Parts: sequence; C-alpha cells; structure tokens
Amino acid sequence: MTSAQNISPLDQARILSEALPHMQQYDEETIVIKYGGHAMGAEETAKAFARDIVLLEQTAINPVVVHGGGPQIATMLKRLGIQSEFAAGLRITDAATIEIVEMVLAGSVNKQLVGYINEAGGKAVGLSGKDGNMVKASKTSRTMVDPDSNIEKAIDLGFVGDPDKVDLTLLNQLIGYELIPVLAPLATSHDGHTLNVNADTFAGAVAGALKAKRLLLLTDVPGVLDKSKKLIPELSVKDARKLIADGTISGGMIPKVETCIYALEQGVQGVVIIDGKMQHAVLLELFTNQGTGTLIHK
Ligand SMILES: Nc1ncnc2c1ncn2[C@@H]1O[C@H](COP(=O)(O)OP(=O)(O)O)[C@@H](O)[C@H]1O
Ligand SMILES: CC(=O)N[C@@H](CCC(=O)OP(=O)(O)O)C(=O)O
Repeated sequence: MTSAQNISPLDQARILSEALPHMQQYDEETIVIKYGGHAMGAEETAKAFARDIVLLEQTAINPVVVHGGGPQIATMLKRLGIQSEFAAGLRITDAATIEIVEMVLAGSVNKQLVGYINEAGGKAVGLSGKDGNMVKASKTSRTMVDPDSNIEKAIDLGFVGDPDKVDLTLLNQLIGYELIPVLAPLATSHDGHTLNVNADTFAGAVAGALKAKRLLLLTDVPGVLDKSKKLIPELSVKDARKLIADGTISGGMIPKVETCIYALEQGVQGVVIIDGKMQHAVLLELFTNQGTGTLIHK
C-alpha cells in the first residue's frame, strides 16, 4: 500500500485540492450510506469507514448511516442452535429469530459502529427504524415458482417487512446538528410487531424520504459484475432489469439493485454500489474524480 509519506507534498496538496469542488457540491446535503454486514467484518476497515463518516460531517455534509448485519445474525443464530433459511434473498424470520435479529442489529452491530464513529470524534446516535415511529412497514409478501409443480406459491417470510412510511420527525432533530444517525434496519408493523427489513431496502426508503443527494451501498464485491465477473462501471435501469431477469444479478445483489432503482425514482441523484472492503471507499467515491464501483442511472 502507498503511504502518504511516499507521495510528494505537492501531490498530497493536489489530492486535497481536487476534493474542493466535490465538497462544494455536497455542502449541507444529506448522503445516505449503507454499510453491509460483510463489509464491516474487518475491524481496521470498519474504523476507517467510521473516520470517513466523521470527515463527511466535518465538511458540512449530513451523513446518515444504515447498517446491515446478515453475517453477524447468522453467527449468533448458529451459536444458539437456531436454523435460518432465506427465500427470495430475505431471511425467513419466525418469532424466535426476530428476537435475535433485533438483539444483533439494534444491539451489538449498531453500538459497535456508533462506538467507532464516536472514537473517531463524531457524535453518532444509534437508532432503529422503530425509534420515533420512524419506519412503518407491512409484512412482505413474495411468491416463488415451485420447481416440482411449476406453480407459483406464496411464501410466508414471517416477521419480514417492506417499509411503506418513513416519518422524518426524529431524523430531522439530528440532521444538521452535528449528530450522525446510525440506523438498524428494523421497523414496526401497523399492528405493533417488530419486523426485520433488508438493510438495502431500508436504506432506499430512508434515502427516498429524505430526498438525499446520494445513496452509497457498500458491499463485499467491487460493484455489479457481468457474467464473466468483470465490473460494470455504469448501468442503466433498463439494463439492470435485464441482468436481474437473465440471472446475472442474483441473491443479495437483487435487493441492492432494486433499491438503487427505487431511490432514482424517488429523486436521489447519484446511486452507487461500491466495495466496502476497500479502505476509504466512501472518500474515494465522494471526493475524487474516479468512481470506483457501479453507478446506476435512469
Ligand atoms: N452480478 C453480480 N455482481 C456482484 N455480486 C453479485 C451478483 N449477483 C449476485 N451477487 C452476490 O451478491 C452479494 C452481495 O450481496 P450481500 O451478500 O447481500 O451483501 P451485503 O452484506 O453487502 O448486503 C455478492 O457477494 C455476490 O455474491
Ligand atoms: C429480511 C432480511 O433478510 N433482513 C436481513 C437484515 C440484515 C441485512 O440486510 O444485512 P446485510 O446488509 O449485511 O445483508 C437479515 O436478516 O439478514
């Protein structure tokens, strides 16, 4: 890795100077950043991410962080001997599982990230979508074609939700007051149950409601990859839909790309999927001229 010592002082100054128009572009704007559970696995990278978030806040950008935690939930469920399955990329969440999901997402994962941001000098506030009645959701309904009978069947995902209303009262008390919201993807159903929401979907709903300037989805791959595993730097909504239909985009990448499409429809201007395992991916994406991952556009 090239350290700052290997770069001449003039080049260091040029890199900093290159950031100026980007900082001006995002001045006072809200940027939603989704940090995936896989990406936050390595402590050093997670701490570098936290530093980047504080740097954004320091440059008069309003970052809102949404985190995942799929692998962390899986580890805890395994430790407790609870089986877990996915259907249509979503965790089937029964009554025992939702307790663990909430414990891991709103408890350990959320507080660890809050701790890292605060250690870097920020003022992070850890919340879930249940706080302040922020995110109301309806139980997710999905269908799947049964491979034996070839008949489309409804799948019961249990306590899994799709957001249908985001109340910004609480977030508006934090944004613009140097406080950095760090959100766990949980919501309340209309009859008061806790629902597990895919973190990408949750981030899209929050970015759309906030009319965020940008949405960054940090994952564990360089972006959307084509059939030969090469990075696709730019993807139109039309082509993204084709790649989902032909199976090039599958699994966890489906809710990510669908979130990007939803956010664009809601007026979010720049929507990207980037590699969160790369240190300072957020700074590179926002403050330099080179985009790193996949930009999804209309
Ligand atoms: N076309 C594709 N390009 C990139 N990744 C893909 C693609 N199709 C499926 N994937 C899978 O999607 C995964 C990212 O989704 P997910 O595991 O849910 O990440 P996260 O924890 O960051 O939300 C990748 O690791 C990869 O296995
Ligand atoms: C319904 C559903 O599948 N919820 C996810 C929530 C966490 C998540 O999305 O985490 P990543 O971003 O790390 O994948 C789950 O239970 O794993």
